[in-house]
Amino acid sequence: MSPQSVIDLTGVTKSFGAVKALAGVDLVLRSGECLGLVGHNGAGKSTLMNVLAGTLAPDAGHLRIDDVELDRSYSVFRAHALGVRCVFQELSLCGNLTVAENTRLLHPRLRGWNWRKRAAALIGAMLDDIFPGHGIAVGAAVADLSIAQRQMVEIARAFTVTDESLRFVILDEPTSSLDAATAGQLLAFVRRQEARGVGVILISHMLHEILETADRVVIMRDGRVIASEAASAFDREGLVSAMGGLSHQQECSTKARSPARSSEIRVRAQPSAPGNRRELTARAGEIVGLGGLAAHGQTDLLLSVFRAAQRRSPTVSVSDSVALVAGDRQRDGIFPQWSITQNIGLRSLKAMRRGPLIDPGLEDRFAEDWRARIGIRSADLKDGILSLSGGNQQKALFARALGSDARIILMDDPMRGVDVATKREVYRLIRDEADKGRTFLWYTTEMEELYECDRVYVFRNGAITADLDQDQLTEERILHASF
Ligand SMILES: Nc1ncnc2c1ncn2[C@@H]1O[C@H](COP(=O)(O)OP(=O)(O)OP(=O)(O)O)[C@@H](O)[C@H]1O
Repeated sequence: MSPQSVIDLTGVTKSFGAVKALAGVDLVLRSGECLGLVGHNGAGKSTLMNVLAGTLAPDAGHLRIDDVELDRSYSVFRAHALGVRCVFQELSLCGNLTVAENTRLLHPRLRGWNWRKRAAALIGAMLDDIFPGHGIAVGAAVADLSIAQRQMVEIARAFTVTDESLRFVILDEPTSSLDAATAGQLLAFVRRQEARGVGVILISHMLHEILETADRVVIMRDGRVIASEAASAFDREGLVSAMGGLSHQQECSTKARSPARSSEIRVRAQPSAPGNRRELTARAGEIVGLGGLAAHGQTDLLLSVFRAAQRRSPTVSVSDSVALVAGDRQRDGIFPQWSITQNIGLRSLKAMRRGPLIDPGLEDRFAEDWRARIGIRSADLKDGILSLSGGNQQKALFARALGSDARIILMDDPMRGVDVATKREVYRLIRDEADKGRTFLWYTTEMEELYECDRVYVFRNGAITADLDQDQLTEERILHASF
């Protein structure tokens, strides 16, 4: 690979109706460099990456790769031929195809006799390289994989090579569904790729990942690049304040307080894994964390609680109404054909009824109120939910659950793609609601979020391996119980 390989974007603009997603962006990426791209939800990061990956045509501006000006015929195919790959935030695999077949979609060269076997070998080797011990069967249908496994396949597929070169890779929130250990494997791999001369754009709301991995950090705000500096010029606080996020006081004030424990038990649940000897309980006013490595039974437990609220279960008892913030936003959370307003109000239709019909005025006010409370960035709440950026869609799902009358809120790794400032607001909201008596069951892959909880159950292979009170909570204990 030529050491001078370079992507150069200048004056790129893109509007969606009245929304100016990109307002004249300049960006340079060199081979062998890892560029960290950060900014609030809706800043324009994904839109910019879609332009670079060939999935969106800009309204104006220039894209050059190695001094070759790319015109309006630039497309996904052209990007691929030039060695540009993208791992999209909203995963792009076909659920009805196997992991190997999905790999074939990216590589037309894998054809003829035995192509499935060759595709399986290609993706299998890449999964082994990036995520040793991944446990993913390459012959499995993608729809049967957990969201973390799908994210791993999507990432590994982007790095597979047949005849064309691999020069630049865009990773749009690649670790949002991965636990810390798996995210660490990926970031180590990214550094190895850099050393081989691949240029990487890493978008993440996990600022420590950016600071540990990127050489240079570019900050976007409201469709513009507002800073571009060596990563060494920032620490976490510097980065947060440059992003125009939250104040130091905001950062510090949301830590969990030990509540006076209520005697009212709302949830009792026994994981069904063989050998499990512990029971999970959650009381009124409690925030109960579910920790451990991804996909070790936490989501199954949340779903069993959700089902038990409707139907009696031998292993789970639930004494009040529940609402669920789904972890897999695309598959289980949003209604893609509906407006933002309809998506927010869905769990509260009873409260918005006038006679047999939904009162549109009440529905609008409900959505407006939550837009203001949780800062959903949208030109018009009547627009389709897919017009929101990923993080803002996630906020709409929060609004749906928190705005409902449910006394028990189940959250399945719910902060995927939510920016730092909004996360803090949501932590505060959760704590306030718990103080008013709501119960939260919160599965998270983020250590810092477990510290927001009053109590944490750690899961391994579907069983509970530790039950830690807030004052016993340390990273070491959680890791020890996770492995
Ligand atoms: N297809 C679309 N139709 C209408 N508006 C859109 C569309 N895609 C993006 N937008 C708007 O463009 C702006 C930038 O969105 P983008 O997804 O690029 O933000 P982002 O920085 O990637 O945010 P996040 O961190 O939440 O992923 C947002 O206001 C969003 O609502």
